[in-house]
Amino acid sequence: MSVFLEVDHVDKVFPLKDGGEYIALKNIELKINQGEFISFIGHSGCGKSTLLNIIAGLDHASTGGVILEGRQVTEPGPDRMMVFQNYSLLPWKTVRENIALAVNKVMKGASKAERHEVVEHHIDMVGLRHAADKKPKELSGGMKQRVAIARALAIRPKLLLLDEPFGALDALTRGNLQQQLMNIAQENNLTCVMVTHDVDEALLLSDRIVMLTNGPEAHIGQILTVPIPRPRNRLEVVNHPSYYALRNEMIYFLNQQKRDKKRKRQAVAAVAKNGLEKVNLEIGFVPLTDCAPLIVAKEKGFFKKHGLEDVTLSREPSWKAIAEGIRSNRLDAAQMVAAMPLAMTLGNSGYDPLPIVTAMVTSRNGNAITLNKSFLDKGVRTLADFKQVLEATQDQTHTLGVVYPTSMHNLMLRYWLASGGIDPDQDLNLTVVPPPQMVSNLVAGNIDGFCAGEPWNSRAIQEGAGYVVATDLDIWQGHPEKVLGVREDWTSQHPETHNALVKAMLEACEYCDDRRNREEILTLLARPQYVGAAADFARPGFIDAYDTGTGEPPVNLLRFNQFHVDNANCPNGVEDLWILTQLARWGITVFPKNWIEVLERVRRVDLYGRAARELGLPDHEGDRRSFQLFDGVEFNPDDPIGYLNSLTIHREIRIEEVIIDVAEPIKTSIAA
Ligand SMILES: Nc1ncnc2c1ncn2[C@@H]1O[C@H](COP(=O)(O)OP(=O)(O)OP(=O)(O)O)[C@@H](O)[C@H]1O
Repeated sequence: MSVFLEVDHVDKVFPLKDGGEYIALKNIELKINQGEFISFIGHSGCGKSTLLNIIAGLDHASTGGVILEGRQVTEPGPDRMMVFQNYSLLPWKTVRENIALAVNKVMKGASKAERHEVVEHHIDMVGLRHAADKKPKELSGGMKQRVAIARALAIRPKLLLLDEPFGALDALTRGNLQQQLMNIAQENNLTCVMVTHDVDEALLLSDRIVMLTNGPEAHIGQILTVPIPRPRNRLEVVNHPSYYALRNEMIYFLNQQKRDKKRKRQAVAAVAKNGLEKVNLEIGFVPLTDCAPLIVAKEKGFFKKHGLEDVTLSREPSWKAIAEGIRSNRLDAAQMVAAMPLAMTLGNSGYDPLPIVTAMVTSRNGNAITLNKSFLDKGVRTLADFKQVLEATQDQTHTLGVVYPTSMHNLMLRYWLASGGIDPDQDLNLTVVPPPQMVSNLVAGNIDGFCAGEPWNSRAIQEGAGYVVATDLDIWQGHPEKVLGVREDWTSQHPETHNALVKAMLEACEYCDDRRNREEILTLLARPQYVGAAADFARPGFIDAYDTGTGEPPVNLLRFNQFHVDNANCPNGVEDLWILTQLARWGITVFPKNWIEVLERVRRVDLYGRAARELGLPDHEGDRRSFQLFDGVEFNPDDPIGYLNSLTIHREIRIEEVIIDVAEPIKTSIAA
């Protein structure tokens, strides 16, 4: 599918009367395909209408822009029609005249008869033949909105923009009109972008729902793909298996934004107590089975035991949101994908280096590569089979989802593919999809497979959409998966708090690896504020034997979710050095010439050692051993550059010294 409309890194800044400025939108990036129905949802004042107006050409972006079919939008045009909540009909003209006015203006070259035909066709299209000669004051709200839609459609726009079009209507009229709009959009392959406050309306009408965070600096928090097949019927969509999961996801997002707004209004000052610099912490996590140690630390009282009296766990929609939360100091600490602290410290995705510290690994393994069931029908059971199918279908584009560029899922999937002679950028498309969105994207056919943590692989299997072609135990047994990450300047300002946090997490990890606790932990994960209903899919590998969905008997994978045993929590320099080579291999970061300094700075075994000793746990061990992944290729930590040079499939590798300054001091209060 070709990109029809592109919102390219849009910022919108409004000047204020007092000489200041209000940054309403920040870095909005969105690509829309022809015929797609997109909804914007978010709290009042977050910037939905501003964004729609920029797309319409009624307002301008301060930075970035909008491109429609390859041409930049600079002003309003007949190719984009807007439908507003208040209908904006001329009160002294009839239904027919209101529609004719727009048609006459735009279709100047057409004959009178042609224009008449267009007007009459659209009166019929919205079922208003009986009211064609009535004026707006003689019409109901629903009828007026139908005139507005007919007027917009009559000039054959390429893009229909709708700003809360049904907001003023009663429920019954709204329902009928939604169904009508949906049918018209589908029959005419019309591209629509709609602003709405109504979650059910968004789910009924949309292919994708774009959820905006609160302003200032509102940005896209999450994009939900709605895999409900078309044509849709508004009375039947609720029966689709994903309906309530998606609805819950939207409501959760909106509630989270509401809490965030409240928090921003109150100044959040550090509360020092219990010999700690700060006991009120906001810690970010992404809903996955391996967020268990954080949930356990909170719910089983490990945070409180170590003096952290007021810990809020913030469920984040994506790893991008985690990185932003840490970068902006919104979060004190976070569960991070293992390569994130290194990549943020080196600077990636256009950001300057920001030193991040990790004192402990919170989980190892727990990922799998899931492919669409159709690959199983083609006999794909191994990497070699997958390569064969790719070679036989070179005329098709195959896309696999990864959860974040600096996640182990991306690095391991790339390693696995490249070991089999598949170039992950040239022979395939890799695309970033947040973990909770993987299964709906697989079902919708947007991706052919993905590499992610649980419960998302097992959910794809249990929904009959996919099967596991390899788990990460098949690729690198015992690899670091999630780590505890904080800003380096935060650790310097809160050394005792950080130590308490690491101790609480170490005890929680130990609790998670006592298999007698697993049923209880699953119940905790299933709470809506954590993983939610999706946790019901988490049993395989966590408690039960792992079912790959291939028809083979389930296998016992005792180390699939490893939280503590075998010295799992201690950061390991050789593993992190391998991660640095892979980040450089795929062009995600440079390879730092000063890699020893970078590793010492990020991977703080000294902080791990202090916490472990205080708990009576074994201290860290030396970690200079070389190791191998599944392909038997040796990684020698004494020669990372030689290793990089030996790799056949790679992008351009840059080897540079990276100067890492100390970060700006943290502001401990947030202005109202
Ligand atoms: N001309 C302006 N000058 C200053 N601020 C503005 C201007 N226009 C909009 N804003 C601010 O930009 C933000 C976004 O406004 P916008 O109307 O796009 O929000 P919205 O999400 O559509 O809200 P609602 O759902 O209530 O319609 C708001 O905080 C608003 O106060």
